[in-house]
Amino acid sequence: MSWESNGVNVEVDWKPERTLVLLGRTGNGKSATGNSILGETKFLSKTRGRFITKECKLHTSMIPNGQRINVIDTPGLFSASSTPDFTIREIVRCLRLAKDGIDAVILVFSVRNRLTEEEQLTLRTLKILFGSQIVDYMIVVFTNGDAFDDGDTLDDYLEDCPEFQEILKECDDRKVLFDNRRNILKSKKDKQVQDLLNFVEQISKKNNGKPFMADLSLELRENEATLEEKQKQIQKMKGQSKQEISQVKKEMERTYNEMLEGIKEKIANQLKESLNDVKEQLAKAQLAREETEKKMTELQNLSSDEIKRLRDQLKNAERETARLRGQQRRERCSVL
Ligand SMILES: Nc1nc2c(ncn2[C@@H]2O[C@H](COP(=O)(O)OP(=O)(O)OP(=O)(O)O)[C@@H](O)[C@H]2O)c(=O)[nH]1
Repeated sequence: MSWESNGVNVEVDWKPERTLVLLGRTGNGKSATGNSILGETKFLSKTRGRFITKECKLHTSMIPNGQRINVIDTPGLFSASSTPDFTIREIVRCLRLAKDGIDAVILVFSVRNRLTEEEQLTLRTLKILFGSQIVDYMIVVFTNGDAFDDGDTLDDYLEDCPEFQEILKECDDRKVLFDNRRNILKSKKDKQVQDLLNFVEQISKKNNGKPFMADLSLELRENEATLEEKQKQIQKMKGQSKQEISQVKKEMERTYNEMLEGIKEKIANQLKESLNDVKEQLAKAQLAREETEKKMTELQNLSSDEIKRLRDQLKNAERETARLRGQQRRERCSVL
């Protein structure tokens, strides 16, 4: 953006408002990452049970370049301990908070925690729930960057953790390491946030400036717009009795609740589908593990049989050598 001021052309690197959603397992550092992005402590971020994030929340900050950043923090949505009702409620809440769409979905992992099988399948779940296009908007954040020994890099860490390969490949290798401690150098704080925001801009360019909008979001948005319109009409209603107005309000609420139930049902069905898919994948992984273990045992048995065979061969050879030596000795004696 540029404008004239006192005859001077002023250029400002203006960037539009962005909405980011943080997803990940409880304790991976979503709230802390949200605070790092916003540059201030807005989300509660503590290890203790009662501070665990229980519902989706949105906070906004104006970052130094004047850009408005909205961050939506979510509770651990796809863990085995979350009930479907809880997950559905929170997905609806999140979609309502991100009413103009999502500019980036940030998958948060911690370098201190091992990637669980469930986490490995998060992408599949998200694709089933929101469509495969969601991967075009994903960035992976690894928290607890301070856990690395001096000189170790994120690439060194990832070389030892091949289980992240698939996720990173799908996200076009968009990854950033975060150190969310408050007392770190400002230059380090700024750089990690800037690296993340650069990816957000890259994503926007790649998607022609269009934020991610799940079909469910569109449905929700359309219905909320109708609701707002109806509310305005009710406010303008004149000449009708209180009873009539209350009747119209009730009717409107009923229609809206029906719509919400419809959306929840759709999410429930997709969630069921993704749960079945996750179960199937986990069962396949278990089967593959069992087969590998069986093969390893077979190999071990095979090699111990092989060792026994070689030992027997060796013993036979030793016996044969002793027999030949004896024979030679006897022959020498008979010659003498
Ligand atoms: N040393 C260090 N600690 C971190 C970092 N990021 C997060 N933590 C700590 O990890 C703990 C969990 O972080 P949260 O931000 O609450 O994690 P969360 O994913 O939001 O967890 P829920 O709220 O339960 O969903 C907190 O004690 C944070 O202070 C980091 O980069 N370095």
